[in-house]
Order: sequence, then structure tokens, then C-alpha cells
Amino acid sequence: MELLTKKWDGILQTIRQENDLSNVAFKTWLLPLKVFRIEDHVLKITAPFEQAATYVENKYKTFLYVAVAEAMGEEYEIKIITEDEASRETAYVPPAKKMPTPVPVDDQKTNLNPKYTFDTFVIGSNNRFAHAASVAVAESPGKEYNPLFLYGGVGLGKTHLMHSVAHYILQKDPTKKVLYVTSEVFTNELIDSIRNGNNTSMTKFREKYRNIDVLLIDDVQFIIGKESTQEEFFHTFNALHSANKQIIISSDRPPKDMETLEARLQSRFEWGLIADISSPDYETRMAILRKKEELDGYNIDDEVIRYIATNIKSNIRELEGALNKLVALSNLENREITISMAEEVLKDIISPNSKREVTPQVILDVVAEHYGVSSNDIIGGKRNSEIVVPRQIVMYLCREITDTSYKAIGILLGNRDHSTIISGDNKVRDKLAAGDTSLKSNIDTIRKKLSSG
Ligand SMILES: Nc1ncnc2c1ncn2[C@@H]1O[C@H](COP(=O)(O)OP(=O)(O)OP(=O)(O)O)[C@@H](O)[C@H]1O
Repeated sequence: MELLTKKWDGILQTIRQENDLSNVAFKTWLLPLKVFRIEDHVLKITAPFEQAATYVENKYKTFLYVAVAEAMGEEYEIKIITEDEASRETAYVPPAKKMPTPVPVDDQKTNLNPKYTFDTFVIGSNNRFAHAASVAVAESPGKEYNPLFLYGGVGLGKTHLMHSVAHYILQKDPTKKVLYVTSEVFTNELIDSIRNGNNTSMTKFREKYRNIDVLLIDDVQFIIGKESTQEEFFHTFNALHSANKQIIISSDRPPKDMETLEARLQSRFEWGLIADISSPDYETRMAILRKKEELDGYNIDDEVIRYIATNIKSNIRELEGALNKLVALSNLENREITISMAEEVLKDIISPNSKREVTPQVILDVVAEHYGVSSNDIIGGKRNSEIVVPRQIVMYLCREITDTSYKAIGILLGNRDHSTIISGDNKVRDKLAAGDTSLKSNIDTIRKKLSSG
């Protein structure tokens, strides 16, 4: 066991060379592997979480078997288990390892942010799986997980991960055609080419989106409710997917909750791998702030960093914004950054009272945006389910979050009678009580949007 532990780094390096692995892939898959136990010629190795264990099992087990046999002069059966499984047994903890040098930043593509690379992305329990999935896709685009569907709340790192994949692929092979667009840009370009009304503009649009190796579409939820965009995207998706080209999609919710999205698109989004990013825990927030400090060359008191990480919890963009604001002010006024300066400067961001007040009108707008319908439709008389469900959710949330009377909600929603509001509110409550998980998940997402201001 001791001998193997001594040789472990060398074994991992051998496998790295045999597979021609980059720093990022090495850091993601191999470096976290730890020798756990040898028993009757069975070598147990731990991986940090289940998906990583499966990935290593499929891709590197044979390499591990051979490299261990060569290093030790005898053969061992290799078993990959998760750290959780291992924690039930007494673990052997190998000495801490030195981190490999980072991958240099690639900034050759204009529509990619050069700062958004795997190297600047902090891995935490909230994004571990999404990160590992992104690395796997970057390693072999169009092969294993197609499409890769990343989802999560506002400002949690979806765009950062997508750009990281794009940089990585281009770095490995600069001839690859990688296209990153938001779904809004896709929609606008489509509208422009339809407006031009000639075949050439449509052909150009299709050429642009179909003759590429990797398509990254950010914030796909914005195509909900836009019929011709969905139709065109469906065909783009099919053309790319059948040619084994990689598609990466991000959204604020999982495909199953994109109810008003065409069913055929929704099911395609579920073909590949779906990975979520949630809000970071305290340690990850601290690590992100420290990383930013390091990258931007700041030197800020630990107490201040802890203050920010403790108070800004759900949005990494806000977390970074708070740090930037402090640094900007300190430069401008030539003041040292102290905890009292942080309290003063960040009170607008941090104080719960400063958040946008959640009024019935705000609820109406956020629900409408979430379902890709207009607030006027919700207020109006349409009775199709695409409108009725959001309307009932507005009724329910107004009662849950604000203390608005049924009567006042009725007035907001196009002068409806208060009994209609009671009935709509009850419908949602009944469905939730009956265990409607999709409705619950949508309402949870809307609540998060409301509380993130
Ligand atoms: N794990 C992380 N490590 C380092 N920086 C991060 C991490 N996650 C997010 N960030 C930073 O937080 C900011 C917001 O991230 P990003 O724009 O990727 O969020 P998003 O999920 O795409 O948000 P939106 O839903 O608004 O599109 C970026 O500056 C990004 O670099």
C-alpha cells in the first residue's frame, strides 16, 4: 500500500501521457482519484462523486490496471468507488498533491469572453457535475453527451462554462468552427432574414448555423412562445445532431419544465446529458472571491471577503459585482478597503429591504416572462392552457407572497371577479397537494427569480 501510494503520482502521469490528456481533463478525472485500500489483490480507488466514478470506470480503468501492474510488478483488480462509499470504511489519506499548472487563456474568438475558461472556473458542490460534464464534452465534442443541457438560476456560471468548453475545443483544434450565441441573437438574426424576404438571406442564415462543429445556445428559454424560432431551431438542431456536431444549450430550467416549448424540441433536449448548477455554498463563494482577487491582483482583507461571502448568497454575478464596487471606490477615493467601508458601500446590495419589492405587478411580469407569454395575455380573456396556467400561478403567488386581497388581484387581472381568483388560487393549491412536481418546480424557479430581484 505504501509503495503504491509513493508511485501513485507517477501512475497517474503515465495514464495522462498515454491519453494525451490536457491539464483540465487531468485535473478533473485523474488527479482527484485516491488509493483507498488493497485487499486480496483488489485495489479500491476513490473518485469524488458518482458520475466521476462512472466516467473513470468507462474510460480509464484499463489504463489504471496496466499502469498499476507495471509499477507494482503484479496485477490487481481495479475497483472505482465513490468517496461516500469509502467513508463507510477507514480511509487511507494520501499526501496532498501539487496542482498542475493552469491552461493558458485562449482569446482568439471575438464572441467569447477570454476570461471564461475552465482555469478561472471554481469548482464547488453546486457545479461539480456540470463542470465535469462540460470537460467531458470539451474533450470529445459530438461524441458522448449530445446535447449537453446546462440549467440553473441567474448568474450562476452557465455562460462561463459554455465559453470554457468553446475555448478548450478551439485551443485543441483552432480549425474547429465554434459558434456561441444567445437565443435572443439567434431569434433576431432569424427575424432579419425572414424580413428580408428572399431565399438568399434564409440560405445564409442556415449556412451560418448548420455548417459548424459546435453550437452553443445560451438562455434557450427565450425561444419559448416564439413559434418560427422554435421551428428553425428544431431543424438546426436536427441538422447538427445527425452530423454528430456538438450542441450545448443553457437555460434557467430543465427541459421537463419548459412546458410551452414544442414537445419535439423538449424531448430532443433530453437526448443527451442534463446538468444543473445551483447556488454556491459559503466555501465556494469564498473560493470564487479569492480566485477573483488572485486573477485581478487585488489584496483584500479576509474579513471583508468573508463579509461579502456571508451576505451575498444566490448570485455569483452579484458576488463579483460587490467586490468590483469596493475596489472601484477604493481606487477612486484612494481609500483602504475596510469592513466598515464594505458595510457602507454594499448596503444597497446586501440589505434585504433594498431588493425590488415584490408587488402583484412584479409577480405578473415575472410569471409572464417565465412562460414566454405577455402580461396582457394573462390579463386578457384567452382560455387556452398556455395562458390559464400562468394566470392561476399569478393568483396563487399574489396570495402567497403579498397580502393583496382577492378583490385587488381581480382588478389587476383584468377586472375579474374575486370568486374567479379564489378558484384559480385553489386550483394551484390542489395540484400542489396532489404532488404535481412539474408545477412545483416551475413555481420554485419563479420564486427564485422573484427573490433574486
Ligand atoms: N464557479 C465559478 N467560478 C468563477 N466564476 C464564476 C463561477 N460561476 C460563475 N462565475 C462568474 O459569475 C458571473 C456570472 O456567471 P455567468 O454569466 O456564467 O452566469 P449565467 O448562469 O450564465 O447567468 P444568466 O442566467 O444571467 O445567463 C461571471 O462573471 C462568471 O465568471
